[in-house]
Amino acid sequence: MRTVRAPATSANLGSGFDVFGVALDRPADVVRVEKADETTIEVTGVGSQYIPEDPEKNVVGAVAEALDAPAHIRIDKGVRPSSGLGSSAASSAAAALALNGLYDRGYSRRELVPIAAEGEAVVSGEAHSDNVAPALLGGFTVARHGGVTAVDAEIPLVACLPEIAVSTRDARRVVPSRADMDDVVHTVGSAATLAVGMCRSDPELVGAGMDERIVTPARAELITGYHDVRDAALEAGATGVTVSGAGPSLLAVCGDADRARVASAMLDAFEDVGVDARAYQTKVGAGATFH
Ligand SMILES: Nc1ncnc2c1ncn2[C@@H]1O[C@H](COP(=O)(O)OP(=O)(O)OP(=O)(O)O)[C@@H](O)[C@H]1O
Ligand SMILES: N[C@@H](CCO)C(=O)O
Repeated sequence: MRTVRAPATSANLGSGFDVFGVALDRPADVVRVEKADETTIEVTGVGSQYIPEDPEKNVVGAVAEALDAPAHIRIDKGVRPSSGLGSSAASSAAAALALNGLYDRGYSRRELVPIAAEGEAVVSGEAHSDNVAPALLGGFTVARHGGVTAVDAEIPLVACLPEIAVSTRDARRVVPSRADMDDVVHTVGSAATLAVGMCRSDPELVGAGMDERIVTPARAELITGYHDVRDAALEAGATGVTVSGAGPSLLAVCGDADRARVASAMLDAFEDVGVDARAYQTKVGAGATFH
């Protein structure tokens, strides 16, 4: 038997669509695996009523198949599905690491990234690895077709999750297929600023580097109160705010001293537009760990 905890993650960070990701210190999924003749899945925890236990439909079924590692898999969800906090990726990454250990497959964490991404293909139609990479490796990650680069960073964050569901599949449909060169140049500048900020653990640079004008405005329309909540967080001291993953969560970057104030400003702003929400006061954290 093997048990692995894998963290929530936030992808894109505004300017790094389908490339950048960070592991969050909390919340997390816990996945336990035992050898079996065929794969069966049991799901408990946050939002488990919305998650299929059929191995053809649950992300961990695809991971078990990719590793040729049939198992009884128990998932205790800490990351709500359709949250923009890498819920499916947390399960995929935890299952990949646990099954790799259970069956002695010998893959490194980096080699497990494309295997865990097979789970993402089940829910969004594409095996994008910007959530599974930080869930496995921790820190700030840059996921490209050629591989993943990861760096540790000390950055305080607030992830604010409203009681709205946005599926990754739907949020990918609103992404424009073309962009103006001016906006592309702006995005490159932001992405470079953000990456330097992560390397320096500098919340000012990271926040400034989240600004993006191509994907984020289209997705903001799917989130009731987005602009009010963003403005409130900035006023409370956040250095940058953007859509987390495919939404509906918002991710704010700030200094340590401002984190509690930013979290409560975001909750109040959601409440003002009639949306219940919860805020995780968190930071860039570690990747999946064995228990
Ligand atoms: N083990 C799992 N954990 C979570 N969701 C799962 C799992 N297996 C299948 N799903 C399905 O995946 C969908 C949620 O995945 P989705 O990618 O939309 O959300 P997310 O992982 O929170 O978002 P994001 O990738 O934007 O951070 C739901 O329809 C859910 O039923
Ligand atoms: N990069 C992905 C993350 C969500 O899984 C997206 O924004 O659609």
